[in-house]
Amino acid sequence: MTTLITRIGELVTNDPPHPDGDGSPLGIIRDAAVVVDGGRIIAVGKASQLSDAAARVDLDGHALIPAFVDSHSHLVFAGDRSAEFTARMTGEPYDGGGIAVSMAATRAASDDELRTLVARRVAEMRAQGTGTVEIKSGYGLSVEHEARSLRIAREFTQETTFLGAHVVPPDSRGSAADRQEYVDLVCGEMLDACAPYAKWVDVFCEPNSQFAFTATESEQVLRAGAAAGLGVRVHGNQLGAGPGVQLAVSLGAASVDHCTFLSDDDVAALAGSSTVATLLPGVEFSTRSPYPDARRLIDAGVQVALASDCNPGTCYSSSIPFAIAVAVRDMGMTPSEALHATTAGAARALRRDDVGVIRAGARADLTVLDAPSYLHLAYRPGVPIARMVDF
Ligand SMILES: N=CN[C@@H](CCC(=O)O)C(=O)O
Ligand SMILES: [Zn+2]
Repeated sequence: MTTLITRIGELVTNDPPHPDGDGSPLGIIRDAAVVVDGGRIIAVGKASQLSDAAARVDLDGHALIPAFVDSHSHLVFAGDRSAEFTARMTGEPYDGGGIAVSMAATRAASDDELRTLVARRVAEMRAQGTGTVEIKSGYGLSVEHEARSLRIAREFTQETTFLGAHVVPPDSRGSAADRQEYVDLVCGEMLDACAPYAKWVDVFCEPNSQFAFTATESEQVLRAGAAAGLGVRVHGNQLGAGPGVQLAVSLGAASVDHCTFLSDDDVAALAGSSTVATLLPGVEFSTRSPYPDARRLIDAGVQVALASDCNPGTCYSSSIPFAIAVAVRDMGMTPSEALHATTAGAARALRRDDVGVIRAGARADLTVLDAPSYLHLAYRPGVPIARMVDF
Protein backbone atom coordinates (compact mmCIF):
# COMPACT_ATOMS: atom_id res chain seq x y z
CA MET A 1 0.00 0.00 0.00
CA THR A 2 1.32 3.44 -0.89
CA THR A 3 1.80 5.66 2.16
CA LEU A 4 2.42 9.39 2.21
CA ILE A 5 4.50 10.59 5.16
CA THR A 6 3.80 14.27 5.31
CA ARG A 7 4.38 17.41 7.38
CA ILE A 8 7.97 16.37 8.04
CA GLY A 9 9.50 19.44 9.69
CA GLU A 10 13.03 18.57 8.63
CA LEU A 11 13.89 15.72 6.26
CA VAL A 12 17.52 14.57 6.06
CA THR A 13 17.95 12.82 2.71
CA ASN A 14 21.76 12.49 2.38
CA ASP A 15 20.98 13.17 -1.28
CA PRO A 16 22.54 16.58 -1.90
CA PRO A 17 21.73 16.93 -5.61
CA HIS A 18 18.01 16.64 -4.79
CA PRO A 19 16.30 19.70 -6.32
CA ASP A 20 14.51 20.55 -3.07
CA GLY A 21 17.52 19.94 -0.81
CA ASP A 22 19.50 22.67 0.94
CA GLY A 23 22.75 21.89 -0.90
CA SER A 24 24.52 20.56 2.23
CA PRO A 25 25.79 16.95 2.31
CA LEU A 26 22.72 16.14 4.41
CA GLY A 27 20.41 17.36 1.62
CA ILE A 28 17.88 18.78 4.09
CA ILE A 29 14.34 19.50 2.88
CA ARG A 30 11.97 21.45 5.13
CA ASP A 31 8.19 20.91 5.17
CA ALA A 32 8.82 17.69 3.30
CA ALA A 33 6.98 14.53 2.37
CA VAL A 34 8.06 11.02 1.43
CA VAL A 35 6.03 8.37 -0.39
CA VAL A 36 6.78 4.72 0.44
CA ASP A 37 5.43 1.43 -0.87
CA GLY A 38 6.42 -2.17 -0.26
CA GLY A 39 9.43 -1.25 1.85
CA ARG A 40 10.87 1.10 -0.79
CA ILE A 41 10.91 4.87 -1.19
CA ILE A 42 8.85 6.00 -4.17
CA ALA A 43 9.13 9.79 -4.05
CA VAL A 44 10.73 12.58 -1.98
CA GLY A 45 9.93 16.29 -2.05
CA LYS A 46 8.12 19.24 -0.53
CA ALA A 47 4.85 18.39 1.23
CA SER A 48 3.06 20.81 -1.05
CA GLN A 49 4.15 18.78 -4.10
CA LEU A 50 3.31 15.25 -2.92
CA SER A 51 -0.25 14.43 -1.95
CA ASP A 52 -1.40 11.24 -3.67
CA ALA A 53 -1.38 8.03 -1.61
CA ALA A 54 -3.71 5.39 -0.17
CA ALA A 55 -2.62 6.11 3.39
CA ARG A 56 -1.26 9.17 5.12
CA VAL A 57 0.97 9.65 8.19
CA ASP A 58 1.27 13.16 9.61
CA LEU A 59 4.62 13.80 11.35
CA ASP A 60 3.41 17.10 12.77
CA GLY A 61 6.74 18.87 12.26
CA HIS A 62 9.03 16.15 13.61
CA ALA A 63 12.31 15.37 11.87
CA LEU A 64 12.77 12.28 9.69
CA ILE A 65 16.23 10.86 8.94
CA PRO A 66 17.60 7.75 7.21
CA ALA A 67 17.64 4.91 9.74
CA PHE A 68 21.09 4.56 11.27
CA VAL A 69 23.44 1.99 9.77
CA ASP A 70 25.45 0.28 12.51
CA SER A 71 28.42 -1.10 10.58
CA HIS A 72 30.26 -2.64 13.54
CA SER A 73 28.78 -4.82 16.28
CA HIS A 74 29.46 -8.08 18.10
CA LEU A 75 25.95 -9.08 19.17
CA VAL A 76 26.40 -12.86 19.41
CA PHE A 77 27.58 -13.34 22.97
CA ALA A 78 26.36 -14.59 26.31
CA GLY A 79 27.23 -13.33 29.77
CA ASP A 80 28.61 -9.90 30.55
CA ARG A 81 31.85 -8.35 31.76
CA SER A 82 30.57 -5.67 34.08
CA ALA A 83 33.29 -6.48 36.62
CA GLU A 84 35.97 -5.87 33.96
CA PHE A 85 34.30 -2.56 33.09
CA THR A 86 34.25 -1.53 36.74
CA ALA A 87 37.96 -2.33 37.10
CA ARG A 88 38.72 -0.18 34.04
CA MET A 89 36.91 2.76 35.58
CA THR A 90 39.47 2.65 38.38
CA GLY A 91 42.48 2.46 36.06
CA GLU A 92 42.85 -1.08 34.66
CA PRO A 93 43.80 -0.89 30.95
CA TYR A 94 41.93 -2.82 28.24
CA ASP A 95 44.03 -5.46 26.46
CA GLY A 96 41.55 -7.90 24.88
CA GLY A 97 42.21 -10.62 27.46
CA GLY A 98 38.58 -10.58 28.60
CA ILE A 99 37.42 -11.91 25.24
CA ALA A 100 38.17 -15.43 26.56
CA VAL A 101 35.61 -14.86 29.34
CA SER A 102 32.92 -14.09 26.76
CA MET A 103 34.08 -17.05 24.68
CA ALA A 104 33.43 -19.43 27.59
CA ALA A 105 29.98 -17.98 28.29
CA THR A 106 29.03 -18.00 24.61
CA ARG A 107 30.13 -21.60 24.07
CA ALA A 108 28.08 -22.63 27.12
CA ALA A 109 24.87 -21.03 25.82
CA SER A 110 22.32 -23.01 23.79
CA ASP A 111 21.34 -21.94 20.27
CA ASP A 112 18.01 -20.68 21.56
CA GLU A 113 19.62 -18.69 24.35
CA LEU A 114 22.01 -17.01 21.91
CA ARG A 115 19.20 -16.35 19.43
CA THR A 116 17.10 -14.70 22.13
CA LEU A 117 20.02 -12.53 23.24
CA VAL A 118 20.71 -11.37 19.68
CA ALA A 119 17.00 -10.71 19.06
CA ARG A 120 16.82 -8.50 22.17
CA ARG A 121 19.89 -6.54 21.15
CA VAL A 122 18.64 -6.02 17.59
CA ALA A 123 15.27 -4.86 18.97
CA GLU A 124 17.10 -2.48 21.31
CA MET A 125 18.96 -1.02 18.32
CA ARG A 126 15.81 -0.60 16.30
CA ALA A 127 14.10 1.17 19.18
CA GLN A 128 16.98 3.70 19.04
CA GLY A 129 16.73 4.28 15.30
CA THR A 130 19.02 1.67 13.73
CA GLY A 131 17.77 -0.02 10.57
CA THR A 132 20.81 -1.97 9.33
CA VAL A 133 23.23 -3.83 11.56
CA GLU A 134 26.46 -5.67 10.85
CA ILE A 135 27.08 -8.57 13.26
CA LYS A 136 30.42 -10.30 13.81
CA SER A 137 31.24 -13.70 15.20
CA GLY A 138 34.34 -13.88 17.38
CA TYR A 139 33.24 -15.31 20.73
CA GLY A 140 33.16 -18.92 19.50
CA LEU A 141 36.81 -19.33 18.44
CA SER A 142 36.33 -22.94 17.32
CA VAL A 143 35.00 -24.33 14.06
CA GLU A 144 31.70 -25.38 15.63
CA HIS A 145 31.09 -22.25 17.67
CA GLU A 146 32.15 -19.69 15.05
CA ALA A 147 29.89 -21.33 12.46
CA ARG A 148 27.03 -21.42 14.96
CA SER A 149 27.48 -17.73 15.82
CA LEU A 150 27.33 -16.77 12.15
CA ARG A 151 24.37 -19.02 11.45
CA ILE A 152 22.44 -17.26 14.22
CA ALA A 153 23.64 -13.80 13.15
CA ARG A 154 22.43 -14.53 9.60
CA GLU A 155 18.89 -14.93 10.95
CA PHE A 156 19.00 -11.19 11.72
CA THR A 157 21.10 -9.58 8.99
CA GLN A 158 22.86 -10.16 5.70
CA GLU A 159 25.80 -8.09 7.02
CA THR A 160 27.58 -10.91 8.83
CA THR A 161 31.31 -10.95 9.51
CA PHE A 162 33.58 -13.92 10.21
CA LEU A 163 35.90 -12.94 13.08
CA GLY A 164 37.50 -16.25 13.99
CA ALA A 165 40.69 -14.17 14.29
CA HIS A 166 39.33 -12.10 17.18
CA VAL A 167 41.94 -13.40 19.64
CA VAL A 168 44.06 -16.51 19.87
CA PRO A 169 41.97 -18.77 22.16
CA PRO A 170 43.54 -19.66 25.53
CA ASP A 171 44.44 -23.24 24.62
CA SER A 172 46.41 -22.07 21.55
CA ARG A 173 48.61 -19.57 23.35
CA GLY A 174 51.23 -22.03 24.58
CA SER A 175 53.84 -21.70 21.82
CA ALA A 176 54.43 -20.03 18.46
CA ALA A 177 53.53 -23.35 16.80
CA ASP A 178 50.18 -23.53 18.65
CA ARG A 179 49.43 -19.99 17.60
CA GLN A 180 50.24 -20.69 13.95
CA GLU A 181 48.13 -23.82 14.13
CA TYR A 182 45.16 -21.67 15.21
CA VAL A 183 45.74 -19.17 12.37
CA ASP A 184 45.88 -22.09 9.92
CA LEU A 185 42.62 -23.45 11.37
CA VAL A 186 40.94 -20.04 10.91
CA CYS A 187 42.14 -19.91 7.29
CA GLY A 188 41.14 -23.50 6.56
CA GLU A 189 38.47 -25.58 8.23
CA MET A 190 36.93 -22.71 10.18
CA LEU A 191 36.66 -20.46 7.13
CA ASP A 192 35.11 -23.31 5.13
CA ALA A 193 32.46 -23.80 7.83
CA CYS A 194 31.77 -20.08 8.25
CA ALA A 195 31.94 -18.65 4.72
CA PRO A 196 28.42 -19.83 3.76
CA TYR A 197 26.98 -17.59 6.51
CA ALA A 198 29.36 -14.64 6.14
CA LYS A 199 29.63 -11.64 3.83
CA TRP A 200 32.83 -10.28 5.40
CA VAL A 201 36.07 -11.42 7.01
CA ASP A 202 37.68 -9.40 9.81
CA VAL A 203 40.72 -9.68 12.08
CA PHE A 204 41.84 -7.98 15.32
CA CYS A 205 45.26 -6.74 14.17
CA GLU A 206 47.25 -5.38 17.14
CA PRO A 207 50.90 -6.37 17.23
CA ASN A 208 51.34 -5.03 20.76
CA SER A 209 48.79 -7.41 22.27
CA GLN A 210 49.60 -10.99 23.22
CA PHE A 211 45.98 -11.87 22.39
CA ALA A 212 45.41 -10.30 18.96
CA PHE A 213 47.12 -10.91 15.61
CA THR A 214 50.31 -9.60 14.00
CA ALA A 215 50.40 -8.03 10.55
CA THR A 216 51.63 -11.29 9.01
CA GLU A 217 48.97 -13.40 10.72
CA SER A 218 46.27 -10.86 9.89
CA GLU A 219 47.25 -10.75 6.23
CA GLN A 220 47.09 -14.55 6.03
CA VAL A 221 43.55 -14.53 7.46
CA LEU A 222 42.28 -11.68 5.31
CA ARG A 223 43.73 -13.11 2.09
CA ALA A 224 42.16 -16.49 2.83
CA GLY A 225 38.80 -14.83 3.50
CA ALA A 226 39.02 -12.77 0.30
CA ALA A 227 39.92 -15.90 -1.69
CA ALA A 228 36.74 -17.50 -0.28
CA GLY A 229 34.73 -14.56 -1.67
CA LEU A 230 34.38 -12.49 1.51
CA GLY A 231 34.82 -8.73 1.67
CA VAL A 232 37.61 -7.45 3.91
CA ARG A 233 37.31 -5.40 7.12
CA VAL A 234 39.92 -4.86 9.83
CA HIS A 235 40.03 -3.99 13.55
CA GLY A 236 43.15 -1.83 13.58
CA ASN A 237 45.11 0.79 15.52
CA GLN A 238 42.93 0.48 18.62
CA LEU A 239 45.48 -0.20 21.34
CA GLY A 240 48.40 1.65 19.79
CA ALA A 241 50.11 2.55 16.54
CA GLY A 242 50.23 -0.52 14.31
CA PRO A 243 49.98 -1.93 10.82
CA GLY A 244 46.18 -2.39 10.71
CA VAL A 245 45.37 0.69 8.63
CA GLN A 246 48.12 0.09 6.06
CA LEU A 247 47.14 -3.55 5.76
CA ALA A 248 43.47 -2.65 5.30
CA VAL A 249 44.24 -0.09 2.61
CA SER A 250 46.65 -2.40 0.78
CA LEU A 251 43.99 -5.13 0.64
CA GLY A 252 41.22 -2.76 -0.47
CA ALA A 253 39.23 -3.30 2.74
CA ALA A 254 35.80 -1.71 2.89
CA SER A 255 36.59 -0.40 6.36
CA VAL A 256 39.23 -0.25 9.06
CA ASP A 257 37.67 0.16 12.46
CA HIS A 258 38.83 1.93 15.66
CA CYS A 259 41.65 4.10 14.13
CA THR A 260 42.43 5.50 17.55
CA PHE A 261 46.21 5.78 17.07
CA LEU A 262 47.18 6.94 13.57
CA SER A 263 50.45 8.16 12.05
CA ASP A 264 50.52 10.81 9.33
CA ASP A 265 51.23 8.00 6.84
CA ASP A 266 48.12 6.14 8.01
CA VAL A 267 45.97 9.24 7.46
CA ALA A 268 47.50 9.82 4.02
CA ALA A 269 46.95 6.18 3.02
CA LEU A 270 43.30 6.34 4.07
CA ALA A 271 42.76 9.65 2.28
CA GLY A 272 43.94 8.19 -1.01
CA SER A 273 41.85 5.04 -0.70
CA SER A 274 38.32 3.68 -0.81
CA THR A 275 38.68 2.30 2.73
CA VAL A 276 36.38 3.95 5.26
CA ALA A 277 37.77 4.82 8.71
CA THR A 278 35.11 3.66 11.16
CA LEU A 279 35.33 5.35 14.54
CA LEU A 280 33.77 3.77 17.63
CA PRO A 281 33.40 6.47 20.33
CA GLY A 282 31.66 4.15 22.78
CA VAL A 283 34.87 2.12 23.04
CA GLU A 284 37.02 5.01 24.17
CA PHE A 285 34.23 6.11 26.51
CA SER A 286 33.96 2.67 28.12
CA THR A 287 37.68 1.92 28.23
CA ARG A 288 38.72 5.39 29.39
CA SER A 289 40.99 5.80 26.37
CA PRO A 290 41.83 8.82 24.22
CA TYR A 291 39.30 9.46 21.46
CA PRO A 292 40.30 9.18 17.79
CA ASP A 293 40.83 12.51 16.06
CA ALA A 294 37.90 12.64 13.67
CA ARG A 295 38.70 16.23 12.65
CA ARG A 296 42.16 15.27 11.42
CA LEU A 297 40.68 12.48 9.28
CA ILE A 298 37.85 14.54 7.81
CA ASP A 299 40.13 17.49 7.06
CA ALA A 300 42.49 15.11 5.23
CA GLY A 301 39.61 13.89 3.04
CA VAL A 302 39.18 10.46 4.67
CA GLN A 303 35.71 8.91 4.51
CA VAL A 304 34.53 8.44 8.06
CA ALA A 305 31.84 6.27 9.63
CA LEU A 306 30.66 6.04 13.23
CA ALA A 307 29.30 2.80 14.70
CA SER A 308 28.37 1.38 18.10
CA ASP A 309 30.76 -1.61 18.40
CA CYS A 310 28.19 -3.06 20.79
CA ASN A 311 30.05 -5.89 22.57
CA PRO A 312 30.45 -7.17 26.14
CA GLY A 313 34.04 -5.94 26.58
CA THR A 314 34.86 -2.50 25.25
CA CYS A 315 31.36 -1.02 24.83
CA TYR A 316 28.10 -2.56 25.93
CA SER A 317 26.01 0.16 24.28
CA SER A 318 23.90 -0.32 21.16
CA SER A 319 23.05 3.37 20.93
CA ILE A 320 24.02 5.29 17.80
CA PRO A 321 22.62 8.55 19.26
CA PHE A 322 25.07 8.07 22.14
CA ALA A 323 27.95 7.64 19.64
CA ILE A 324 26.83 10.84 17.87
CA ALA A 325 26.73 12.81 21.10
CA VAL A 326 30.24 11.71 22.10
CA ALA A 327 31.64 12.31 18.59
CA VAL A 328 30.27 15.85 18.61
CA ARG A 329 31.23 16.59 22.21
CA ASP A 330 34.71 15.06 22.22
CA MET A 331 35.96 14.15 18.74
CA GLY A 332 35.68 17.38 16.80
CA MET A 333 32.79 16.34 14.57
CA THR A 334 29.97 18.72 13.71
CA PRO A 335 26.43 17.41 14.29
CA SER A 336 25.94 17.09 10.51
CA GLU A 337 29.21 15.18 10.04
CA ALA A 338 28.24 12.83 12.87
CA LEU A 339 24.79 12.15 11.41
CA HIS A 340 26.26 11.61 7.95
CA ALA A 341 28.86 9.22 9.40
CA THR A 342 26.18 7.08 11.07
CA THR A 343 24.00 6.88 7.95
CA ALA A 344 25.61 7.39 4.51
CA GLY A 345 29.16 6.97 5.89
CA ALA A 346 28.37 3.69 7.62
CA ALA A 347 26.47 2.48 4.53
CA ARG A 348 29.63 3.11 2.56
CA ALA A 349 31.61 1.10 5.12
CA LEU A 350 29.31 -1.80 4.20
CA ARG A 351 29.49 -0.92 0.48
CA ARG A 352 25.75 -0.34 0.40
CA ASP A 353 23.92 2.41 -1.50
CA ASP A 354 20.35 1.35 -0.73
CA VAL A 355 20.43 2.36 2.95
CA GLY A 356 21.60 5.47 4.81
CA VAL A 357 19.85 7.65 2.24
CA ILE A 358 16.31 8.82 1.52
CA ARG A 359 15.86 8.83 -2.23
CA ALA A 360 13.52 7.11 -4.68
CA GLY A 361 14.49 3.45 -5.00
CA ALA A 362 16.26 3.16 -1.63
CA ARG A 363 14.95 1.00 1.19
CA ALA A 364 12.27 2.71 3.28
CA ASP A 365 14.38 2.41 6.46
CA LEU A 366 13.28 5.56 8.20
CA THR A 367 13.85 6.96 11.68
CA VAL A 368 11.58 9.50 13.29
CA LEU A 369 12.95 11.92 15.86
CA ASP A 370 10.83 13.21 18.71
CA ALA A 371 12.38 16.58 17.91
CA PRO A 372 12.20 19.23 15.20
CA SER A 373 15.80 18.75 14.03
CA TYR A 374 18.61 16.19 13.86
CA LEU A 375 20.65 18.66 15.94
CA HIS A 376 18.80 17.32 18.97
CA LEU A 377 20.62 13.97 18.65
CA ALA A 378 23.76 15.54 20.14
CA TYR A 379 21.96 18.31 21.99
CA ARG A 380 19.85 15.87 24.08
CA PRO A 381 22.30 13.10 25.05
CA GLY A 382 20.77 10.09 26.74
CA VAL A 383 17.21 11.04 25.79
CA PRO A 384 15.47 8.40 23.61
CA ILE A 385 14.31 10.68 20.79
CA ALA A 386 15.11 8.37 17.83
CA ARG A 387 13.07 5.32 16.81
CA MET A 388 12.83 3.37 13.61
CA VAL A 389 9.30 3.15 12.26
CA ASP A 390 7.69 0.85 9.66
CA PHE A 391 5.42 2.81 7.40
N1 LIG B 1 38.87 -4.98 19.99
C1 LIG B 1 38.45 -6.03 19.65
N2 LIG B 1 37.18 -6.45 19.68
C2 LIG B 1 36.11 -5.76 20.33
C3 LIG B 1 36.11 -5.94 21.80
C4 LIG B 1 35.85 -7.35 22.19
C5 LIG B 1 35.81 -7.63 23.66
O1 LIG B 1 36.62 -7.11 24.44
O2 LIG B 1 34.95 -8.44 24.04
C6 LIG B 1 36.12 -4.31 19.91
O3 LIG B 1 35.89 -4.06 18.75
O4 LIG B 1 36.37 -3.41 20.71
ZN1 LIG C 1 34.82 -4.74 17.21
